[in-house]
Amino acid sequence: MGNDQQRRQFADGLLSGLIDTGFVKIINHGLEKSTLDEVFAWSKKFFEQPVEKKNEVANEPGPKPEHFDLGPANDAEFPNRWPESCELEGFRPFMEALYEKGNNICLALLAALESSLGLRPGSLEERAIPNAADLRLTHYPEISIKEMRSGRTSRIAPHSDWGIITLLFQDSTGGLEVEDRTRPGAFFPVEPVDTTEMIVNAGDTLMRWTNGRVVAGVHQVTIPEGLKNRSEVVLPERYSVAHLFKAQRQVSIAPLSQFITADEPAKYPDISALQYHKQVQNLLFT
Ligand SMILES: O=C(O)CCC(=O)C(=O)O
Ligand SMILES: [Fe+2]
Repeated sequence: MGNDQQRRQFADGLLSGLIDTGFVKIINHGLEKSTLDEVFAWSKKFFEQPVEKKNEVANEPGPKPEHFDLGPANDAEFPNRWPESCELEGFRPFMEALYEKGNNICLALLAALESSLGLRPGSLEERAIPNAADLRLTHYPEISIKEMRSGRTSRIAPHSDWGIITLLFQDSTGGLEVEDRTRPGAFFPVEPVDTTEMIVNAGDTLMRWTNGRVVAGVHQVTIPEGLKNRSEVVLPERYSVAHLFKAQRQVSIAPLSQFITADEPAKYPDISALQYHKQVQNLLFT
């Protein structure tokens, strides 16, 4: 990871990117192109299975996005579920290895954030491991532009992620957009220049820990830029891979003492990561 000066530059660039826009793109992240090609190939293979097979482990298919989520391998509370079909032999070891690689990248990014935020080394990491991430494969089935415009179905409505940071890889379809902080409510596209590009975004937990110094990046998935002026087109299917890196369930996501001052008292309550996840889930599903 370079010499001290390069590490400092990287850490400062990461923090200022997250503060300015909520997002950064990283190209030399350590995941090989072949690994990324392979995860997209596995995802396609997984979602192309017949509905009954997918239903064993994924949520309902339809025009809405379908997910496959992978948590920690040794999680007794929410154990991972694996497809049984022989065509997917090799899926599990590949995904488990990718999960570990995603965690390692996130830990390196947390170390950089500890340094640029002036926090004690390890102080973010110890709040995140073990039980810290969901590796999520998402398939957005093809959908007519009319259906998208009707508002009955969206790909993903504007939201911020709940965890600390998210690593995101997208295929070449397009449609990912990030809120423009200079014009609230307006979004700009994050064009898929190269599928090996890694997008890092700040989540709600990082925003709360830093008492709002880093603001979570609001994003959505909608009609790809090049198709926006068409009226009859069918949007092609889309795949993405997200590594949602979260705090341990019992850890508090209250602002850390370093970010609380007389001028800036704590803006967020002292609740655990799990309580927070339940709260947002209730808001979304009730
Ligand atoms: O599919 C994408 O590009 C974004 C997915 C996403 O935002 C999420 O799963 O939270
Ligand atoms: Fe997201």
